[in-house]
Amino acid sequence: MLVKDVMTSEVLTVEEGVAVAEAVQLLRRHKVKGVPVVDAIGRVCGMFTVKHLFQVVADGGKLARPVRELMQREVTVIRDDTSLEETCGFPQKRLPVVDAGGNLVGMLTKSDIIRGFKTTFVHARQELKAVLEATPHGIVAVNPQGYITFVNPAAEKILRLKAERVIGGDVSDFIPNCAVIGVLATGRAIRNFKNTINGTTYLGHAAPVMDGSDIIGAVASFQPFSEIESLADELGVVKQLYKELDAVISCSYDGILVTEADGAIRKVNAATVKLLGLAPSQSAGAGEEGRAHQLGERVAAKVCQDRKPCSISCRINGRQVALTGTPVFDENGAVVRIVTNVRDLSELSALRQELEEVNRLKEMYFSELARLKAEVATTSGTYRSAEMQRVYDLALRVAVVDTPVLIHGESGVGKEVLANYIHDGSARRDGAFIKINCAAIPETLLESELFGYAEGAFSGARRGGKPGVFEIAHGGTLFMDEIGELPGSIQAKLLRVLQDQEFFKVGGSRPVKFDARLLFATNRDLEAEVKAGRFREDLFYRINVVPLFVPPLRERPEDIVALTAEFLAKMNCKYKTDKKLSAEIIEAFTNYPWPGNVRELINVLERVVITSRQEFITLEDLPGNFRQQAHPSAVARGPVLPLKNVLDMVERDVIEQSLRTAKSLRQAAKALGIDPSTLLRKAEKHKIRTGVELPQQPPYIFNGKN
Ligand SMILES: Nc1ncnc2c1ncn2[C@@H]1O[C@H](COP(=O)(O)OP(=O)(O)OP(=O)(O)O)[C@@H](O)[C@H]1O
Repeated sequence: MLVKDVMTSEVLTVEEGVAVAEAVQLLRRHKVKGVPVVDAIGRVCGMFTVKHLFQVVADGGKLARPVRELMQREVTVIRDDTSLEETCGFPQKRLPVVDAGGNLVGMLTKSDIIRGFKTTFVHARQELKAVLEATPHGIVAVNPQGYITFVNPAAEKILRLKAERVIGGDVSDFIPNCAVIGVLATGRAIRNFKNTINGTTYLGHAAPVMDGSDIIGAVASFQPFSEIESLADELGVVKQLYKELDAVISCSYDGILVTEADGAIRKVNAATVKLLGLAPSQSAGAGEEGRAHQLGERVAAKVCQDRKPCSISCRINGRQVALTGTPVFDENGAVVRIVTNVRDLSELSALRQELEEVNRLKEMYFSELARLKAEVATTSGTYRSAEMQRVYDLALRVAVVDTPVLIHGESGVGKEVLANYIHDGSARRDGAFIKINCAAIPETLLESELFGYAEGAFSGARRGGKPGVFEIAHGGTLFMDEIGELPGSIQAKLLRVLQDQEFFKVGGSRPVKFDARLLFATNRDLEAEVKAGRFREDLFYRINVVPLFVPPLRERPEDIVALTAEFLAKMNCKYKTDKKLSAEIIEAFTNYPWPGNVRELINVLERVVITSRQEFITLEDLPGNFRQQAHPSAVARGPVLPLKNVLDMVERDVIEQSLRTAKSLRQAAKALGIDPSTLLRKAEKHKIRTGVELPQQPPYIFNGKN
């Protein structure tokens, strides 16, 4: 409260030139004991009080004298904007009050001050009452003896008693172990104590009420502990979230800029600082001048106007940058924050270019790889079937890893060809490829064939000894064919060699290190051999690191055709002939089960090329049993089937046969005694190709060149 709020604004004054008599009249008329004296321009220049009247009387009652001669010249004035508290220091009973310009605006008397303080006190009391009633905390006040002098409504609830019932009572009767007793004893506040009242735990604070150095009471406040706990929990969660958010923002590769609605910066991450080339000072604090601030303002203005995410793009430090601001609304729908994502488009486009380049290189490598694969495939083996493609793909992949490979497959399928292919595709391609057929060597010689022998190992041994295939294959590949035939004693030795990577020559005493890639092949079911106890299980697992299976020729008819073409060409070249195969032969070849696989196919071809008299090799040129097996009826080929299926198969065979032999579709239909349209329908049902693609006479001729 200020002086101007309590002063008396109507001021009586006398001018310094008026007669004392007139001034006395004024005092009498208004029943006041003194008035300020003002000069010609209205400024306070003195005080005239009844005290000065006594002086006039003592001087002989010269009432005509001007006030100026008698008045008290030292006058204390007070500014109207002085606080009421400050007036307490003035000893005067009344003070003229002036404004900032020094003009007299009122008088302040002791009773004005008392009135002012009374009003202040009443207001403060009312406010305190309202606060105490509104607070959810229980408040209890005690006098120095510990008797309760006040409880607020929240404390009434905690105590479950009305104020009238507790006021005047000993606080310890209502609140056991209440800290206020300690506060009264020491005069020191106690914070964060726990009190259990009516079965509920409260967190309390107690403070003394002091009058100078005297303790005139104490006040305690109580708050349910569970509330504090849940608040602490919530605070913990919020802190954790904040930490996480902070980490996300800091780690973001994109720049992130958080601003107020007016663009003032709240937060920027390191990526933004780097991207915008800001000095660290520009990155911190709200209201910063600088680039980030300007950008923040630009984005903020647009986002606030559109009230939805907006993007702007600009060039900064020679980089093209896109800024996308997203508004954050408060519960009233006002934009309170804008989160702006700052993305370096130049880097993106550089990355895109790099990616395109990598893709281009990838394409180039792929096509080069395909070309090399095709090259290796043609040098290492002929195949067209998807099955063999898979086998060769896998072989190419394992070729580069120096791991043992076990190739399974029937005799003559091309296991050795595949082993060669692996060797050619490996880093050891410049080393030797050594093959040993474990079945072809007598058991007594096998050990020395594999590991060699030392000089004088046995009678008749060569001078200087003899190296075994393990030594000869050093730096290259050792292909152990028919591994399933390896005798048990040698199996044990081989296992040791594989484990130790070294071997002893027969009769030798020094171990010899070996460094060869090992490939194994078998036409036996090695797992069954292990089960039957004929092959060591531990050795099986050692050699079966990567198993490859070469399917039998009868399961890949595409390869039969391709191999036939290739070997016919080779035979023609070898025997200087120009033999051709009829379509029937191809048909017969694809139907034949080829128990001897590719090896048998080569033999049969060579035989017919040599033995056939005509240029066109026909079915008649094939051995009788071959013809028999190669062209069985569809029904005879399989197990007993439902009649409908058998009829279907017969129908299919007959239609195929008629289409193959007839010159035209019409002729075929005539031969079958059905309409051409019926024939077409049936051919379609059996997925038999007809029409222009049908072979004309002479049917498919193979001479290895087409
Ligand atoms: N895909 C192929 N392309 C060309 N010739 C092949 C192919 N597969 C096998 N051959 C030929 O077939 C014959 C038998 O092949 P290979 O010796 O590799 O078979 P294998 O499975 O090792 O037989 P075995 O188990 O009897 O040793 C060889 O003359 C080989 O050149």
